[in-house]
Amino acid sequence: MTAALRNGVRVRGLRRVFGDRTVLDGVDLDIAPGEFVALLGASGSGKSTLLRALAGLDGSGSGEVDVPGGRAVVYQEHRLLPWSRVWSNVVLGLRGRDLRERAEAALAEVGLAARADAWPLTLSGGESQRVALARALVRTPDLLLLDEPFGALDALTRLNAQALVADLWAEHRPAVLLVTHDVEEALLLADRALLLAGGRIAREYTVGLPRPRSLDDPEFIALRRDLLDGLGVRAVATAKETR
Ligand SMILES: Nc1ncnc2c1ncn2[C@@H]1O[C@H](COP(=O)(O)OP(=O)(O)OP(=O)(O)O)[C@@H](O)[C@H]1O
Repeated sequence: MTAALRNGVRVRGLRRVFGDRTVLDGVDLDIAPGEFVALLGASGSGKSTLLRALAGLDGSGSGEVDVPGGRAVVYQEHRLLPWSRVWSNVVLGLRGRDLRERAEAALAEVGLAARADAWPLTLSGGESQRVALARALVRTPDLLLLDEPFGALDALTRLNAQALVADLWAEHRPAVLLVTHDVEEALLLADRALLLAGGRIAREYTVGLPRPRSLDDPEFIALRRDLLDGLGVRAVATAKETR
């Protein structure tokens, strides 16, 4: 097997049916090793269903799903255990030596080294999401699955979290699938943005802009308009209205 196949994603003809509803109807998707892909689509279009299939959390679909063994998921809710200290949450389920040191190193990467001994309930929403990111990072995933990880954060915290993810991705270069409703977020972070509609990847947008990206860049603005059109949002709408 080539390194590309080992560390990337290859999905062919993925179908997933719930009752009489076909949510995924032949999804083909490739993510190269180290590539950052954003997945957009209307509510209920099947984004989370696809992400769950890649995470290995739903084996009931049909079709081919080849994903790397090393995967980590970050959800919209942090899913930290309130009765375990922050560092312990980060390495939850891991075995081996130096767990505390590994947790601290991951927490340092998200700027929370000082909170290693804190209880999750004493953290803000943004801090909790950063701990969730540290919990993913400590597993050194080849594939990082992000299911609207910033969806519940206020606008400022969200911008900071996006910048943090951009930095962490540049440093570690996992393949990433980011599910988001936020067109600007997709265009700030991703190499490609995919539109899920009708149970398939209906459109694909290559984001060839240099990083770090600027919201004011005319090419960024043009791409944003294209994506909003693809999503069926009126061209006059601002990105904010799509959230
Ligand atoms: N376990 C399940 N049982 C039955 N129906 C399900 C199940 N999981 C998802 N669905 C249905 O599949 C469809 C797609 O859901 P999914 O959560 O993947 O959409 P989504 O694009 O992520 O939506 P949103 O943007 O609102 O989060 C929805 O109609 C949902 O009700």
